[in-house]
Amino acid sequence: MYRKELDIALSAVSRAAKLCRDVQQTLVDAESVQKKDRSPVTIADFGSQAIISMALSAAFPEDPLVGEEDAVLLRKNDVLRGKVHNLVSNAIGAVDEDALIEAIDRGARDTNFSGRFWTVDPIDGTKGFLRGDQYAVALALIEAGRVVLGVLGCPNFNPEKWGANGAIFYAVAGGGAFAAPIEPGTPVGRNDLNAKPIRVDGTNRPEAARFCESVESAHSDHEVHRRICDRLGILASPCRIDSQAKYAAIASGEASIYLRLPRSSAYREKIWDHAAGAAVVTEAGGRVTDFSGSPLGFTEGRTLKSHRGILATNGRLHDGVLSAIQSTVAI
Ligand SMILES: Nc1ncnc2c1ncn2[C@@H]1O[C@H](COP(=O)(O)O)[C@@H](O)[C@H]1OP(=O)(O)O
Ligand SMILES: [Mg+2]
Ligand SMILES: [Mg+2]
Ligand SMILES: [Mg+2]
Repeated sequence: MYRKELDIALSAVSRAAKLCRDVQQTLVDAESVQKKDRSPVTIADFGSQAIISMALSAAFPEDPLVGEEDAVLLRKNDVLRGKVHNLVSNAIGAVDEDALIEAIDRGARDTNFSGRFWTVDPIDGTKGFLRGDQYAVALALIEAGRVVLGVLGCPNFNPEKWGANGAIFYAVAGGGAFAAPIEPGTPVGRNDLNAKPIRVDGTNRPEAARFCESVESAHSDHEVHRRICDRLGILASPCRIDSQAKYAAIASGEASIYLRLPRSSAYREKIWDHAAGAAVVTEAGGRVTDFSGSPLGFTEGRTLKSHRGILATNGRLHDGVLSAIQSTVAI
């Protein structure tokens, strides 16, 4: 099932991850521009979305794409547009500038969220990317509100077993979760011999659990997380990781609990920030719900409107963490 989809997704994410890595290595100071919501975006975010969008529209022309970025800033800024055009042309060969803009904007349209569509976060954790830390290229395929395929490219995710260039994590619903080291210059493939099944850890004692959260204290409420961890008796200090690399950490047994309570009750999580990661964790034997214990549903639009707080665990710890959450915060 989903063989062609997985092949295309893996090769597109590999190429996009390479582009991001090249930009991160040459980025001089914080070379970014601000979007309307005052969050940063770089040429690599645009380049990555363009590569993934073009690969998907060539292979699956009927499939809608819901992406984080749009081309509004690029249409207005000739210098920025020129840089992105150069970057993408160097990465995948000459592309027409209008086609490039159109490819990026394809992700900005609304669609029928109850049908089949892809969702992409071309750089998840842009702040981590700019700091030289973790980030992820995240792509997921959703059908009838359910994530059926998720791919997470994590170029800086370097626990020893994945080597120095990070890893791509992927899952197809019902087919288990896998990770393959990123070899520069070789896109990861479905039959990659280096791909290994991954599995969550088996801890059922919260006091032994490793807990992870965002680096950015503006993105989630570290203080409330600390109270939940205290209630659970978690001894280790939090492991702070940018982006959906946190889901990769849970799925591969590097951590056992990921908590994410937004600071503002008005904030709604974006679908591209969770779809791929949730699929990888679920297929690795873990569980992902909101703070009420409901599984994430992806039919509601560009955000997870009815979900507040995100909890990903190794599964065994899930109900205990939910009770601790519910005794600590009013959802
Ligand atoms: N105010 C906010 N609250 C929660 N998450 C946010 C906020 N602003 C941006 N994000 C998104 O949070 C995610 C990063 O979270 P983390 O802190 O866990 O790395 C990213 O998806 C980031 O978007 P982006 O994809 O633009 O980086
Ligand atoms: Mg994101
Ligand atoms: Mg992003
Ligand atoms: Mg962003």
